[in-house]
Amino acid sequence: MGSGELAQQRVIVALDVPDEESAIALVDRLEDVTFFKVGLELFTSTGPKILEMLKSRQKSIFLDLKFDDIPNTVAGACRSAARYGVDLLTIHATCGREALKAATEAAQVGAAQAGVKPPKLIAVTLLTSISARQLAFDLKIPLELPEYALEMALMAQESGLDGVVCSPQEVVQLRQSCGDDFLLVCPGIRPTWADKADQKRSLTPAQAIVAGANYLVIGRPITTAADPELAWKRISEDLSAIA
Ligand SMILES: O=C(O)c1cc(=O)[nH]c(=O)n1[C@@H]1O[C@H](COP(=O)(O)O)[C@@H](O)[C@H]1O
Repeated sequence: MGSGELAQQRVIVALDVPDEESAIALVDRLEDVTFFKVGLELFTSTGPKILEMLKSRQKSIFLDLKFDDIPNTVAGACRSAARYGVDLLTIHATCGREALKAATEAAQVGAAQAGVKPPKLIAVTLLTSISARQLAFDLKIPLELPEYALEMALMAQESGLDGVVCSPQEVVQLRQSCGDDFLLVCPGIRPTWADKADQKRSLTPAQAIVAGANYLVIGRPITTAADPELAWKRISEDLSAIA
């Protein structure tokens, strides 16, 4: 595989910026990046026009709005979001089984109504900013963290979702339990030279790919770097070394 190919196929750059102008500036600088994530900050600021900007540049889109509500409401949100024709869409597993099933069906309906390809619907198992200690002491979950993440992933799979968002540290276990066709999308990715900031359960890009992640979501190590193109290049080279 040529230099940079693995990164182009498997790395999603998180556009966590405050406005359209900053997003366009980054997308245009990072011309080798093929897949971008639009999350709560940018979508709340710009609305759907940011998706049109990315489509006009032939980019793949992960719309990360992390829906978390009652079944009727998440179903409506997924129906609406699926009409945008995005590639990936998120919901929190903690919505519960009934909401996850309703969301899955609604995403299909929304996409069919709009005549677009349905998004892959993926559930957040446990945010990568939560440590084992916080899970126990703040969230009062009486399970070991890997077990909790696995339970969330299995519920998502049984509810018909295409995959989950999980920490790279849980990928080996989830891959083993959920099989090869279940998408494992991993944020919390940190090259050795990058600041961990609020991420608690991280691995390097190469470690996450070797563990079996389908996609890596990387934001600040690239987007807040003094030279984002150089940061992307370093990550691409690290990944080429394992290809
Ligand atoms: O759903 C997500 O994408 C997500 C889930 C999760 O558990 N942890 C997590 O960091 N994310 C997102 O992944 C991105 C990580 O960004 P950086 O920490 O800057 O690399 C952010 O946009 C988060 O919103």
